Amino acid sequence: MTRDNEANGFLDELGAKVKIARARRGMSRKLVSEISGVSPRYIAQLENGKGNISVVLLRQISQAISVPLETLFSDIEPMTGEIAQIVKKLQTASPLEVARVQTILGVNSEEYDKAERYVLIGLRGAGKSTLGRMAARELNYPFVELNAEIERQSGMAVDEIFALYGQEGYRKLEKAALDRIACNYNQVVLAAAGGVVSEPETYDLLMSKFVAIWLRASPDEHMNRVLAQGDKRPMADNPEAMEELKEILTSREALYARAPMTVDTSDRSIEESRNDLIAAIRCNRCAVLDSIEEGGARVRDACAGGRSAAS
Ligand SMILES: Nc1ncnc2c1ncn2[C@@H]1O[C@H](COP(=O)(O)OP(=O)(O)O)[C@@H](O)[C@H]1O
Ligand SMILES: O=C(O)C1=C[C@@H](OP(=O)(O)O)[C@@H](O)[C@H](O)C1
Ligand SMILES: [Mg+2]
Repeated sequence: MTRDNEANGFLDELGAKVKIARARRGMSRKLVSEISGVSPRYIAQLENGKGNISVVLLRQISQAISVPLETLFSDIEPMTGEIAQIVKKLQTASPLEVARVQTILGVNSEEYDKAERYVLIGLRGAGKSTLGRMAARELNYPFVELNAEIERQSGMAVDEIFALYGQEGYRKLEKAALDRIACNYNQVVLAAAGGVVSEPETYDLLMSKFVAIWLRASPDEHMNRVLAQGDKRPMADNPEAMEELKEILTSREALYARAPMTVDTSDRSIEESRNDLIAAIRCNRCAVLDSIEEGGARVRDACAGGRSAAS
């Protein structure tokens, strides 16, 4: 095909798209001309593949017929008013709203797929292991400890992995373990390790395959809970331990805050936090799984005032 032929073919297609879109909107050339300020004669030329229209004039026409300019150049059918409006809305919709539309249209949705895979994140002593196990039992989901999975797969204890392969080696195994758990479980409550947020690729993977819940607590509570567990390491010969813990919490706060859900365990008993976590999971599950019906929105609204928050 020569360059001229190619150009003519392109103009023919462009003209046909404009013509179809205008017809679908039930607009005459005269009306489009009045709204766009482009003469009817020029619009006719364009529609017949004759006029090599300027970008600015084409934009005026696309606005007049409510068709996004870019769809006039793509292989997909030009979007008419209603579809264009829906697409525009979708571009600023929340993940839940997108999931709802995907469900209605029968398109696979990441949000829907992961609605029953929960991962608990937060600093040491947040309650990932304790509350995770309790919530999983109540919800009848399997409970998985990420570190246990890493140890099982590698045949080594976490301490050994750190000693032999360092932080980097551990992070690689951590990412692989996350991937495996996502593949193997449709339903799960997973307790991650505190530092899972530090490797961007791993954290992105976590976010895409699981619903993350940040278990929050104050620095004092983190420290006191870890000490109460009999772990003296944080304080051993280190008067700056508390300052360090605060620093880690501050530096990770923005990362943990990426989690779509938060359960604040500050000033709560274990029993209360357990119930908060279970309620948060139930709430999210209903909202996503019932997303086709209005029920999803109702459940979400009902949850909004609680101690746990889906942001
Ligand atoms: N409201 C609460 N929520 C969670 N854990 C609590 C709470 N209050 C006290 N704890 C205690 O804090 C500790 C949390 O430790 P753990 O579950 O091992 O945390 P992580 O796995 O996040 O490091 C447990 O010993 C638990 O009994
Ligand atoms: O991410 C990390 O670097 C680690 C955090 C700790 O997790 P917890 O927060 O569960 O104690 C522990 O598993 C291990 O030392 C590795
Ligand atoms: Mg733990």
